Amino acid sequence: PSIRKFFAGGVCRTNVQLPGKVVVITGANTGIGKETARELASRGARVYIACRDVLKGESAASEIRVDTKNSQVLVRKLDLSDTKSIRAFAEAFLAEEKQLHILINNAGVMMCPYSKTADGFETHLGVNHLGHFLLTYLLLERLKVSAPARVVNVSSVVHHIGKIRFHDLQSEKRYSRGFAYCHSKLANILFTRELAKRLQGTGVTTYAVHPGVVRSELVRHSSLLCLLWRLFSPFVKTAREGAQTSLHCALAEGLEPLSGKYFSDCKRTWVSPRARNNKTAERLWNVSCELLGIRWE
Ligand SMILES: NC(=O)C1=CN([C@@H]2O[C@H](COP(=O)(O)OP(=O)(O)OC[C@H]3O[C@@H](n4cnc5c(N)ncnc54)[C@H](OP(=O)(O)O)[C@@H]3O)[C@@H](O)[C@H]2O)C=CC1
Ligand SMILES: CC1=C(/C=C/C(C)=C/C=C/C(C)=C/C=O)C(C)(C)CCC1
Repeated sequence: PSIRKFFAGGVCRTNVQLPGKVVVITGANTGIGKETARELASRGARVYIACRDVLKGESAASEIRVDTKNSQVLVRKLDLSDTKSIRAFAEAFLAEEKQLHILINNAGVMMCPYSKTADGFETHLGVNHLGHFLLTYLLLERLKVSAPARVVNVSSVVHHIGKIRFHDLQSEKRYSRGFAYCHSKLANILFTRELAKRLQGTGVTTYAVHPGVVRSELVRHSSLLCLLWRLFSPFVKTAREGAQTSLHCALAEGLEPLSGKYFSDCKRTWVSPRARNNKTAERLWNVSCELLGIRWE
């Protein structure tokens, strides 16, 4: 049990309750997102599960409603691989809710065979980075009017081996499904860094997270990782354990001075030198705006 406790990692210890607060979590029908949603619902928030498969979302939501006795767990369609779907989600949400206190950009894909999103972006870049970039842009005014508000971006320790390959962002010249994931997770951290800079003084803060190595459906495209996860299961976190750092960044008091930083096991952690490069962060921001056809000053 003590070895298990060691591998379970940090625990979010705040008692903050969330009556009247509104939360959006992407990819919360399963894995880390679902457990994050469960905990936020148990603290009384109205939680929007934003997912691409509404049936899967409804099944998670009904389980969470029963478990937490919170009927305010709602499911909305959001496919991050299609900017039309992201815009439709945001439009409907903005019409429905006057406030948004916590946005958790959690959804992700890993190691998919080469494919492109509806808008022609390489899938890891398109879903993990650009999709969340656009979603945040579309919801930002609502976060600002609800301040203090937070944006949590779920990244990964594998950002350490990621690179932003500006000369081949869509991996058309060279594609490695493992590295494509790492690049997109580095993009999550650079986005968080630049967003924090631009949000100074607004009352909206943002954090990047490594959840740990967690048992979930993320490894679905790699039979090797599926096997490794099973073999080493005592050392792999449960989804509930994996949700702790996202919860810490969404809830812990006094975190505002650390906006833009990266957390693991509920503590601030060092990022790779590439993830600290302000020029890369700014360039990625500008290129992302160009690709998405938005103006975000
Ligand atoms: N598990 C781990 O060890 C680690 C995970 N992470 C990160 O944690 C986050 C959560 O992953 P985890 O819970 O492990 O993985 P899961 O695969 O269990 O969950 C990922 C979620 O993202 C959703 N998703 C995938 N593509 C899209 C899309 N196009 N539009 C909307 N939603 C989508 C999935 O939906 P659906 O169910 O329909 O496929 C699912 O709900 C990810 O960002 C991942 O990169 C980081 C480090 C380690
Ligand atoms: C070496 C090793 C492991 C493998 C770790 C790996 C392969 C981590 C991959 C992390 C990922 C995919 C992060 C996603 O963002 C285990 C199984 C923990 C058990 C202990 C030894």
